[in-house]
Amino acid sequence: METTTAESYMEGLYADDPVLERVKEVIRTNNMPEISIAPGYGRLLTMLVRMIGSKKVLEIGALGGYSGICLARGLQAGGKLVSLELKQEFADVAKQNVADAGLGEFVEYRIGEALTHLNELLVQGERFDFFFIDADKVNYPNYLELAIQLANPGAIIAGDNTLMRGKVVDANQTKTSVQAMRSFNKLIATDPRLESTILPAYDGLALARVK
Ligand SMILES: C[S@@+](CC[C@H](N)C(=O)[O-])C[C@H]1O[C@@H](n2cnc3c(N)ncnc32)[C@H](O)[C@@H]1O
Repeated sequence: METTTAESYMEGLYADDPVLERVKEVIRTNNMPEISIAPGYGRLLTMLVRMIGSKKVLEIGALGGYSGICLARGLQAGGKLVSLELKQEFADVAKQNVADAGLGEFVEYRIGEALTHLNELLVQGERFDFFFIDADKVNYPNYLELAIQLANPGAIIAGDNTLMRGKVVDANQTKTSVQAMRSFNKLIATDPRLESTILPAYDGLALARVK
């Protein structure tokens, strides 16, 4: 028998989401990593994007499109999600899943190193209302700095996996990625350009508002 956790109890209160369940199934059948955002945080992304009236959203790390669907669901009419993904084959799956969810016209994928695209967007003068950081952990501090530079005033920056399954609180963990996440968390908490909080549920979610 599966143990009931606080998270599984909360999940049990919600009806299944057939669109997102299907995304997870497609990810499994394509042998992609099963590391989409937790359902509770997916719902939070949709709510936050909608609550601040986001028209332009930037995602770093698409995988199979699970969080992309959550973000696109909250967009204002005429809004757009730009999603950055390293792997063409993952972006292809995400694109199909987003299209199957009826959201294809609102989402654009850019393939390759996220840092390259972020710097290009900066040069192009693009600005965004909402950011979701969910890619390679070593670059989280770099992604945060570029997100702040690309942000409209009042923009929200969300970052997933801030606990790295407990590694960030374990002093014996010294890998570069863990150290980068500790730096990211510290920046979220102390950068004077931000007001913020970090939620310790699931794998940890940072939420910051650019002043
Ligand atoms: C945790 S998964 C994203 C999950 C997705 N946000 C969701 O919740 O549905 C991380 C993704 O980041 C991508 N990624 C890793 N390094 C990257 C980089 N340097 N630039 C762009 N994407 C990268 C991976 O290929 C992977 O698809």
